Amino acid sequence: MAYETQRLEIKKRIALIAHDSRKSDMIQWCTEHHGELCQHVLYGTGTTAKLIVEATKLPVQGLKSGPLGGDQQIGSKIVEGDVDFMIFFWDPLSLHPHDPDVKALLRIATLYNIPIATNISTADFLLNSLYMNKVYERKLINFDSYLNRKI
Ligand SMILES: O=C(CO)COP(=O)(O)O
Repeated sequence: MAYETQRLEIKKRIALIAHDSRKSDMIQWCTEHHGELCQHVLYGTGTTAKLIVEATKLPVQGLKSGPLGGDQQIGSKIVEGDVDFMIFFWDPLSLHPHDPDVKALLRIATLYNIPIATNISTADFLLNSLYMNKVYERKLINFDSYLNRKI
């Protein structure tokens, strides 16, 4: 596979998403890391964003609610190169009507080499990474070489 790179600036663009049973974890995590998070650009699915804004006053730009297409909107932002990190506290104990969207988001984030935290400890490690406050060259699949592959 051929690769190219995408330059991530110091100010990162972070997507914040949590299923209902994980929203309290997300709010607590955002509260604890308010000082770091406020230095970055924040997006979130509708309900997650609304609850974070209410609880922390962090400027989270809310998209549609997950089951109404919010996961797909985050996926679209990833494809457009507008998301650098994803914190997605998904619920491993419940079924969701939009499970195909959840899978699609996790798939597209993996494909685009997006660092993904699905639990508090990984989110802590990401936020404390040396790369967080530096410019970072992220490897990306070279899509021209993909389009020109032999079929
Ligand atoms: O369902 C979600 C992620 O799959 C989250 O959506 P909300 O933030 O709107 O609850």
